This record gives sequence, C-alpha cells and structure tokens, in this order.
Amino acid sequence: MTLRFHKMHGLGNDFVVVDGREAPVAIDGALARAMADRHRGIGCDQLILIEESPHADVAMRIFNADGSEVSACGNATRCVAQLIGGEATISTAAGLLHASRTEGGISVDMGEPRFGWEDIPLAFAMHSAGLPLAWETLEKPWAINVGNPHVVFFVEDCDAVPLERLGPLIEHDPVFPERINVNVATIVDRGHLRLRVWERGAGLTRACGTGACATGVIAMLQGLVDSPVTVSLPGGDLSIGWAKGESIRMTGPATHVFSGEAELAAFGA
Ligand SMILES: N[C@@H](CCC[C@H](N)C(=O)O)C(=O)O
Repeated sequence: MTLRFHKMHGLGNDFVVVDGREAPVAIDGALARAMADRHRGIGCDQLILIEESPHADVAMRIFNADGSEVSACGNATRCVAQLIGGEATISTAAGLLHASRTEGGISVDMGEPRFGWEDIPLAFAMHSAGLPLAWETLEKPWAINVGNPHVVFFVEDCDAVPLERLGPLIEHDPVFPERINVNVATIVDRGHLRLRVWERGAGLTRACGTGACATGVIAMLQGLVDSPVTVSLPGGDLSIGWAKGESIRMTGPATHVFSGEAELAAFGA
C-alpha cells in the first residue's frame, strides 16, 4: 500500500504533510517517527496530518520527528494554509487559527500568548522560591505558551551558544515534565532580533514559527523591541506582530517542494 504525501517547508523547517481527507490514514507516533527518519524514511522535522473538521476548513495534527504529538506548529500552519488555497481556518489542539495570503507569504493569527510558569509547577515553585533556573551560561529564562511551551533566553550572541549541547539538557530537565522548546535570542535593534531554537522532539531546526512568536512577544513585553519585529532565524525571516491583550500575528513564506508516494511497508506499517 502506498501513502501520498507533500514535502513542504517554512524557512527550512521541513514537513511531510499527509492529507487524510484524500484517503483516511491512521498515523500514530511510531509511523510518524519512521516517516520522519532522514535515512530510512522520507525525512522531516514534523509530520503533519490534515483531517476533516466540523468547525473549520480543516483540522491539523502535528507529530514531532521523535513521534510525540503536540499542539502547535507555526511554520506548518502556514504550509497547510498554502496547500489548501491560502485563506483558511485551521483547527489545532491549541485552538482555531485563521490564515490569509499576504505580501510576505501567509499571515496567521496565532492566538493570545499565556505568560509565566503556572503551567510548569516544579519550575514555578523554583522560580517563586528564588531558586536559580540556569544551565551553564543560559540563565533567567522567560516562560511562555503560544499553543506550545517555550523558554526564552536573551544572550549577547545567540550564535555563540552551544545549543546542540544545552538544548537537550534543558528540554529533558525534570523541571519540565512535558519537555520544552528552547529559544536563544539576541536583540539587534528595536525592529529586529536574531533567534536560534532547539525544538522539543526535533532538535535544532532551521526555523521555528512558535519560537519566533514566543520570543517576539517576550521581547515586546520587556520593551526591548517594537511591533512588528523581524525575527531572523538560520533559515530566514519571520515578521511577528503583537500588542497586549491581543493575539499574535505571524507572517512568512510557505513552500511546497514536491508531492510523492511512499511505500507504507517501508515503515513497518
Ligand atoms: N516547528 C514548529 C514547532 C513544532 C512543535 C514543537 N517542536 C513542540 O514540541 O512544541 C513551529 O514552527 O512552531
């Protein structure tokens, strides 16, 4: 049996997108992990499953490369919108997201952020007790949930941070029982910041849409940048707009690379 898929990316954060509306398909964590494998599978940072939705144009499920199912993915939201015509309401585990075509590609209303440590009880207890949350040179993290959980560190030079070593330490630290996405950012000026992200369940990626939202919002809240801010990731730029009490607007490109068919038997399915 074969499975049709689309290979897409948002600034190099790459996806295998399966449209389950064409032919219903049961994807679980093990199958997602096998398809995401860059040597024995198709290869991607996240596998995206599109399904019918009673409340929206489509529903979207997100699996990280390690097979974990999560609730939000900014770059994939733009890709799904692009695939189904640009203008779309997309149902996710984190809520309904509205996307539209714009000059810079696809623009998505990513919903309102939730600030603080309340969702992460052990880290919250440590934070409230004044206990330091630090991993070598990375200290004083900001916690924010933009549909998925992130910590953000502002540093002198994000390119100098050994994120391939510190990222997994922080992601798997027992203070984050649900694991966490790790952002290291450097302010360039009031309209621009640089960002690298160690993604939960996927590792270092070329870009992370929710990471850009999380970091842009914290930088605005701190008065370090103005809205909209350009977030430069290794794979390219996203524009992030936000004001207190409002939802986040993320704008950037979405690229369809090719469509193909995979042998399900190759994945042990
Ligand atoms: N690449 C994504 C985020 C994907 C999910 C994340 N790794 C998590 O586990 O929450 C993006 O563009 O936002």
